[in-house]
Amino acid sequence: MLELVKLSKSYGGRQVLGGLSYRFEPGEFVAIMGESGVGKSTLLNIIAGLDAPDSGQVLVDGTPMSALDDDAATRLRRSRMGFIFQAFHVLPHLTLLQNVALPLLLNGGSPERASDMLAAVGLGGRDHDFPRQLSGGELQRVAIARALVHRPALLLADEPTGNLDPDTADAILRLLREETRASGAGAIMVTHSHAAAAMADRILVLTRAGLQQA
Ligand SMILES: Nc1ncnc2c1ncn2[C@@H]1O[C@H](COP(=O)(O)OP(=O)(O)OP(=O)(O)O)[C@@H](O)[C@H]1O
Repeated sequence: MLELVKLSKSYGGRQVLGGLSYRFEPGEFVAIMGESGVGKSTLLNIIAGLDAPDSGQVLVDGTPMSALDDDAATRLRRSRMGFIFQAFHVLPHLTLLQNVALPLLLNGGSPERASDMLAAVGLGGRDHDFPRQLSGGELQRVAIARALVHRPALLLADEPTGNLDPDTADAILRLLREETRASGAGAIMVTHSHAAAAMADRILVLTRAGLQQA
């Protein structure tokens, strides 16, 4: 469902992505690794629509995102994608349940699955807590529940287990795998963790030359 065509991006005259093209297979779980500063988060942000390329296209289901107006692009991302980004903060004035239910409500669905997802990330019984009552790792798990709750076709994750201890990280990675497999979803996970990357179907390394199979 996702194809990148000749993406280029520079910051202040310094090229980060130089004509990168790649076609992701539907339903595939891909890990992207690579040196610090090479442009992994930039690439993920462009796919997510949080940043715009200088040139090139992101095609979702064959449609160039740049051909959609803002509302249509937002609707498509909201319904088809799930995000686990450090910067995507959990909303402080909503309970955990309300936070996780948000993608369901925004897509016009019923919020029933939200409580199950909180339990699945190990936060059962804490539906009515507020984010300020949680540790960093627990907040990360709320973000993970929220990213999966509406069964997105594509999950985008930037260091999803960065704040978690090894056992919790392992459990969360298994959950990401199970959830994406059950719904036939694809996933793109940026990570420095070899343990996390090992559970992907494919490991790609981002270099100046583009995305290459590890
Ligand atoms: N908004 C921005 N303004 C200016 N430069 C930026 C911006 N975002 C990223 N960069 C630069 O682009 C380069 C790539 O950054 P990016 O965060 O994509 O790398 P990364 O591969 O994800 O790194 P890491 O593994 O350290 O997280 C870096 O040199 C960074 O300083």
